[in-house]
Amino acid sequence: MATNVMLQQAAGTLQLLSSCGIHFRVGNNSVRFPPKDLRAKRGSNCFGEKEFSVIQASALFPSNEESLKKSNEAALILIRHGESLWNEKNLFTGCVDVPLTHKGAGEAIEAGKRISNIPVDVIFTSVLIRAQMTAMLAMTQHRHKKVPIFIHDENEQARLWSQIHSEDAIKQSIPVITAWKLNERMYGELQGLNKQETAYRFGKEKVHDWRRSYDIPPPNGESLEMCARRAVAYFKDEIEPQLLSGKNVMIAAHGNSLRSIIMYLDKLTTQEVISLELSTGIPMLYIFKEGKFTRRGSPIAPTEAGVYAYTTRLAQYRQKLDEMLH
Ligand SMILES: O=C(O)[C@@H](CO)OP(=O)(O)O
Repeated sequence: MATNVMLQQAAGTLQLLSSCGIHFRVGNNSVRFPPKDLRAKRGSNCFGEKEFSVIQASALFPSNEESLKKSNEAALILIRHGESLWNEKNLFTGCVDVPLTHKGAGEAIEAGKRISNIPVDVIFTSVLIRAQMTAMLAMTQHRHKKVPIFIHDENEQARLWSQIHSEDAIKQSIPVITAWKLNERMYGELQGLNKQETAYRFGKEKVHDWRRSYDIPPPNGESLEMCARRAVAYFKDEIEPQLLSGKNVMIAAHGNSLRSIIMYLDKLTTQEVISLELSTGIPMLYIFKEGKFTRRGSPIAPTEAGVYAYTTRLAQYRQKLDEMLH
């Protein structure tokens, strides 16, 4: 039966099936997008009222979790977004959705070059455009040329209308999952204020405490501790299971959500994390193996041989890319 006729006949049941995260058929093939391990769940966003969706990776948690923990290894890339227009103007940005500058776009492209031989199976970004631009610009440099595709599961129609009906196209794509929990810390009443002027107005020390203490929030905003609570919870619930199942992950996020995640990965104390500064647009590589994270620093260039010696899977991937492209 022709695929389109079959799909028309199936239209009545399609909505129900896809809402349950159940696959449907194209020709003789069974197709699902988002993939099984990336099903949606709902909640409320950081602004309180609007509904949002995050991806329930924990549905994937296999029963033989312990053995997977031992056998699987995966790469984890963290990238703070490139310079934004408000970084350039030295304004507190927080959850204000500001795009990259020309320089920031260049930083993202450079970051992409540095990781262009490292496998990426799933991308997580915040809901803010500067992180999303960074991830997408970086991926333009990836040698595999898979297509990053944003998952839209904010409602049933979005889910249905963004279905992909080709197994091949799905195979050649990388799901991009957006989550407000990866957003920059919410800077409250400082958002939009100039950092220098704020220091003059309220005193250098107070502003330093707002910016770099662990548990002192800026007026009506989030402390690093509050930001860490939601960012690390998201990492543990949604990202770690992906790594555990052997998926290579890229996270494009923000100074403070990434400092929070690094605090968790590197087991930093609250004292250590407050002095951690992340540059814009620099990719950082971790290897997840036997349930542990090992920081491998920032690859300097795609040709840096040492990077591919970290795990056999990385070396094999690199070799496969070379064979494929030569
Ligand atoms: O303004 C912000 O949102 C952040 C990051 O740019 O500033 P800070 O350096 O104080 O963490």
